[in-house]
Amino acid sequence: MTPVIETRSLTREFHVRTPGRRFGRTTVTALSDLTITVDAGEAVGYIGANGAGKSTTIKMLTGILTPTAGEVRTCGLDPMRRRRDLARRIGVVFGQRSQLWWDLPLRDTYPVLAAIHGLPTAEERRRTVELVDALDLGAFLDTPVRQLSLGQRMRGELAAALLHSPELVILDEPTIGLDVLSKAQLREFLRAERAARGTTLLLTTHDMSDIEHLCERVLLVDSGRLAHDGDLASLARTVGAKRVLVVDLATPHPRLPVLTDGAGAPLTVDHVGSEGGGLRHRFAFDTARTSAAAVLTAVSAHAEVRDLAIEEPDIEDVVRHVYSAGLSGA
Ligand SMILES: Nc1ncnc2c1ncn2[C@@H]1O[C@H](COP(=O)(O)OP(=O)(O)OP(=O)(O)O)[C@@H](O)[C@H]1O
Repeated sequence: MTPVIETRSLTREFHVRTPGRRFGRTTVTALSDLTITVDAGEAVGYIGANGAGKSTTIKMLTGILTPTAGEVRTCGLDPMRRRRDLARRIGVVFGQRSQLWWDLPLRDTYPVLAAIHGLPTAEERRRTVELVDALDLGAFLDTPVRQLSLGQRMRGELAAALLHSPELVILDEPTIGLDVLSKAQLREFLRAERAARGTTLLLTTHDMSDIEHLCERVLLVDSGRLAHDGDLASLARTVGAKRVLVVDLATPHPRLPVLTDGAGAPLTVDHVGSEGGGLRHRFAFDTARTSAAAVLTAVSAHAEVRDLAIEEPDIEDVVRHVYSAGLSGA
């Protein structure tokens, strides 16, 4: 089957004026050598720090921007040459930019969009009913878009982008600024849509819980380069995020000696703190180098352990780590 997204060595440079120099030009490489394949039905999170190259990628996938080098195919089409055909097969939602007509109510918006996409009237009506129901738009269908709350408008945007039942939906920060309930509604809708139609999703977001709820695969772009392609758990491993073993002791031990393995060699583990005068201790460790069992055995050699828990790396921390430190620690 043809992949829904396929890029090969995709690169985009911009030539910008050098600040303070009248004729100087600097080349900014927004995206460098991106080679990815996304198959039909996948839900992929595309993440990276501000300026990493996410929007540039989306613009090339949708035919808004020409690549400087490399190749891109979206739904099997060259996005620049077949932009119109492509528009019938993809839906794009920008959290920070509305695609709706400000003065029109949603009820009048959808027929216009359906006409642009060449949807037959019966199909437009059927799909509108389905989307109004799934996104709970009924109460504000007749309100001009400019009077809608952000959450209402985003639901309206989503319906607009999905009216023609696209096979690929690209969402650029779709939950930005939304309250918890609206976020949950949006995610639930996208999950149901995907389950019902096998829609492919490409999602950029700074909200890792969007990724946790919606995507099984994460692409991380760092300074224009692909730095990770895998699931969230392996992203944590890539950046060396640590698990934490929390142990509660039977009696307080304000100070514990250096933890060692059975042969007396120090374990690669960080004692990251204690509470309750030494009743509870936390140890961070890299699963690639130490196991929770080894840490527990080492602690038990010095004190009676009454209870324990393992804290998995928080994905927000993982990404913050990536963003603040780059991937030099990977
Ligand atoms: N039209 C342009 N002209 C010059 N430089 C640009 C242009 N568009 C993007 N860039 C530069 O390319 C790099 C990547 O930008 P891009 O907008 O793709 O990043 P992003 O990951 O989408 O960031 P954000 O999360 O802030 O939207 C940045 O250094 C940006 O300044």
